Amino acid sequence: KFGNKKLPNAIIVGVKKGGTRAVLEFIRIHPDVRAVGTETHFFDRNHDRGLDWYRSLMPRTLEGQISMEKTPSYFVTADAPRRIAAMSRHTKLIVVVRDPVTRAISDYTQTLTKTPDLPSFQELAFLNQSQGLVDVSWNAIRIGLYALHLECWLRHFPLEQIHFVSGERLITDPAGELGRVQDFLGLKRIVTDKHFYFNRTKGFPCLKKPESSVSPRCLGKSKGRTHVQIDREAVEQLRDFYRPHNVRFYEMVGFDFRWD
Ligand SMILES: Nc1ncnc2c1ncn2[C@@H]1O[C@H](COP(=O)(O)OS(=O)(=O)O)[C@@H](OP(=O)(O)O)[C@H]1O
Repeated sequence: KFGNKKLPNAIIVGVKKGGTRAVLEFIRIHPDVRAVGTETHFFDRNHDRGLDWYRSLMPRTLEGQISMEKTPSYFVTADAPRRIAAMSRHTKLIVVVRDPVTRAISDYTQTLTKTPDLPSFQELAFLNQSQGLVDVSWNAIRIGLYALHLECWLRHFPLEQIHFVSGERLITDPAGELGRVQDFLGLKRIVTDKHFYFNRTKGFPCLKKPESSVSPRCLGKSKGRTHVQIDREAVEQLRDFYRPHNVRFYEMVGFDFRWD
């Protein structure tokens, strides 16, 4: 076999339901990128297994190729920033962010497919809905507090080493978002609009042809689910709840994601 296994140069660290699979599958068609297909969960659940175990999961790379993995739970794991910095403080980090309200509903919709007898979204999201009191301890809500989590990362990494992908623009303009990801990774812009087409049946952008045997044309059924309908009142209350957090996040990263 050609090439060596090396620790990742770049990691997609989050966020859950942000569009992390799409970014990994799209960037890995680049000839200078090799990626792990599965989520390794090394910096949260499997850290005890050690760096040699982690390295063994990596794809073989030739000189000049970068290796990547994605595990969306890292973004909300308190120990992950320190652990990744201890591996290499030069690791490039990618965070795919999405409107936290839509993200929470997407997250809940996914949990519901695994556990159908779940309380309603509103029961879980609010401690007291008439008072608009949100339960920040519920994971689907907590994950969307991006500014809070980013603070932990900024204690270990400079902002320039973290690239934020808009989960919304990833759907409306995948080539544009992938262009910026390639710039951030120091790669030639090889993945372009020529690689994508909008699949009307799927309702999402897909790859025109399988560039490699591992990449599907469209992402699987678990990507792009029909969301559970949540009443407008609850959605508005959650928008009000997240607004100040979102504004703080925009200020931290210097970009307005327009989740209003
Ligand atoms: N091209 C394309 N095809 C399909 N799906 C796309 C695409 N681009 C972004 N998305 C959005 O990705 C959402 C799933 O995000 P993740 O892959 O990060 O989910 S996970 O955390 O790994 O489970 C998924 O969320 P849901 O729509 O809620 O299912 C999609 O909206």
